[in-house]
Amino acid sequence: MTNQNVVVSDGKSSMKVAVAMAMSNTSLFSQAVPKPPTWSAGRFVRRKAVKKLESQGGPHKINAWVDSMRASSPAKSPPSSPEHDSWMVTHPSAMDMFDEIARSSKGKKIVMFLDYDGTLSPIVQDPDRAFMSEDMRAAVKAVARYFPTAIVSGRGKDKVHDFVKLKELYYAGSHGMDIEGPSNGNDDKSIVCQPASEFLPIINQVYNKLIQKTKFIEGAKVESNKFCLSVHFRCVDEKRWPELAEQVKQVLNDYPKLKMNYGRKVLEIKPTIKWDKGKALEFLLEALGFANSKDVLPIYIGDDRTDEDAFKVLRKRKQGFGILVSKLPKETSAAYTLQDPSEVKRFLQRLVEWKQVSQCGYYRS
Ligand SMILES: O=P(O)(O)OC[C@H]1O[C@H](O[C@H]2O[C@H](CO)[C@@H](O)[C@H](O)[C@H]2O)[C@H](O)[C@@H](O)[C@@H]1O
Repeated sequence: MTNQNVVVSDGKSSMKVAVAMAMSNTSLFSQAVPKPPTWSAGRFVRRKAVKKLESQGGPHKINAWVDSMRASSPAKSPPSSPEHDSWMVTHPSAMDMFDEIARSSKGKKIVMFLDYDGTLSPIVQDPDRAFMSEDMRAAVKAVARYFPTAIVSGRGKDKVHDFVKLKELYYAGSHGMDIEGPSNGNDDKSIVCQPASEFLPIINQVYNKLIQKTKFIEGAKVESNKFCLSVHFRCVDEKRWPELAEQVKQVLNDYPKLKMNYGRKVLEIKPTIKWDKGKALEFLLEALGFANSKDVLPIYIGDDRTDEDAFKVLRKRKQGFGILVSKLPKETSAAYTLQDPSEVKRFLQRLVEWKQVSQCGYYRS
């Protein structure tokens, strides 16, 4: 077991929270970065991958990977179907349920948690161009004026901060493994939590290896999210998904301390620590003084499988609401749904209008 220090401070005082994590002390740092292959080496790597698949009973496993890659990126289907209609009965629109949400917040402090990609910004082909609109930024800014607000993202914290550009928020990057509170203006961050810092060297090694291994697969993109990595296949021809899966699998075989999940046309590689967006939500509630409080109503809005960990925490706490952003029926622990980022924006705007009216009797534009 390894003890990891998480520093929590409120700007005046600071305390150290020891987070015991189930990590063994075996060496994680013994991998050498391979030499960059040449073009012909790339063809060799590809042939070798296919050969390995053919000779070692690999296709079975790789087919399972590719099936999961497909399943995690379902094709668009028309929103109106019997399946969709019955799903909307069990997971109604958060807009339709707005009055219920407002009523539930009576005497409680709303704390807002927002995922980034697919929630505040639309899904686009190039992850570096997933910008949020100015209207959305204004809506988030307005929400943060009334309620503590956190962005909880798979992205690196600094990158998501660069996209959102609001200094008054809490940011939980790397799927919650890198948390920072709003700056008090003196370059002194009020909350810091980095439970996976020990993994940084191997994450960097694996990043370099994946860059080399995937550089001959057109459209593949490896993104460093500091404490985790993303291998994007949105722009890779589906015929080459097995090859990409094989390359990633080969690299990960040497790193049992890392795990992989399927996101939206992305393979997400993370340390095997017991930390996720749900833990980040709990950490932030605790840091805000709501650990065992009944006077808090957390609202978490997200579109991804990783957001399910946070929805589950809310269900378990019997507190607040998880809101899934999806047009398609999905298995989810969220209570309510919103269709897409533009509906998320309208929900946030409505929350601000409701708060203004309930506070001063009129809406301030
Ligand atoms: O937790 P999130 O903020 O939702 O981050 C999850 C991943 O989001 C990004 O990838 C996704 O959005 C891209 C831009 O729209 C899109 O091109 C990609 O296909 C999606 O998977 C981000 O780039 C990843 O690193 C995050 O893991």
